[in-house]
Amino acid sequence: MSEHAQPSFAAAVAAITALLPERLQKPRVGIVCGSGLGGIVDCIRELVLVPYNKIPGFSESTVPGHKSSLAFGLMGPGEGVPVVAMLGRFHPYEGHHMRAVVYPIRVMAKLGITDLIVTNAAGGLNPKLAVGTIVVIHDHLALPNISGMNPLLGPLMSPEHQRFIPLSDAYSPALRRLMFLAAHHLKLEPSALAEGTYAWVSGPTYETPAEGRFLRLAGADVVGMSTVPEVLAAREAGLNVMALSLVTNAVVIPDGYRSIREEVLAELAGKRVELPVADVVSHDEVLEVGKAKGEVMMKLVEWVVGSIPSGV
Ligand SMILES: O=P(O)(O)O[C@@H]1C[C@H](O)[C@@H](CO)O1
Ligand code: HPA
Repeated sequence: MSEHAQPSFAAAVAAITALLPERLQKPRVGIVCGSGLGGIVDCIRELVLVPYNKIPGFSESTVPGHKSSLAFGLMGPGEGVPVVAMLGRFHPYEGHHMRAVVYPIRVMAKLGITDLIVTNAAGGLNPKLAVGTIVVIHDHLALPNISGMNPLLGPLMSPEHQRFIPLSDAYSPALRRLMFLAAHHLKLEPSALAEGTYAWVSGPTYETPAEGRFLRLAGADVVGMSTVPEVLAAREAGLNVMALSLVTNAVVIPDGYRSIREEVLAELAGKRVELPVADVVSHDEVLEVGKAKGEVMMKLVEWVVGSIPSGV
């Protein structure tokens, strides 16, 4: 999608609904699956996959761990709630224009979803968050937004859309509450589910130790390369939003940084020193943790979807 192209939402909606049985055509809840977290399809009944290349205006995800399909079906107990899950998202670092990044959210809103659950893999900045912890995001810190790369820059979507969007309660307290009830219901250890602030960075480089410390000092608990654009587009469309991070690696090491100076001086003095060494993160590690711990996230999402009263 080019910078100024305004895709036709009607064409996208028509292409999608033509591929779905009637009972799946009006999903109530949208889900965005983060890196390695596409296993959510296992919780969807009567599954129908709609590949992105069949939907006008959709791009293709180029990141390992992101498939390029929308998954439609039913989730939760009883008759089930009609859902649509994005198996693969678009990140600006792949070269997608910001409009392409948020386009699927706007299409899901046009399909009629009222609630959006966004998931991601993220690096831990808060040393209390062990790898594998799931963090319910209650706020975000978006340096790109503050410095002129806000995903909502540009002409208003339509005269009905709000120009100035408050973000003080962007992450629905009602949905966050449901998530902690889900953890209780599923008998998770209290430490398995935390809450915190997500820092959005553009990537694709991971943070330097100094950047990690900076974001931590600024108040962030986790850091990642997605989610915020989707949340903004969802709030613009009036959706209730919840976002979850799976901590896949530690960014900030608690004891500071490895000092070569101290090491050399100690060595010359005939002493042995064991200084902390920063974790060298890789996308493979991110996917591995997603695979190992993603199932808990899926179960939580499934419980919440089944428990959202219409119009929370
Ligand atoms: O799509 P998400 O935010 O889950 O993916 C994270 C951020 C980068 O895309 C990638 C880095 O490993 O994982
Ligand atoms: N930094 C940014 N994004 C990430 C990380 C990280 O350490 N881990 C997973 N996504």
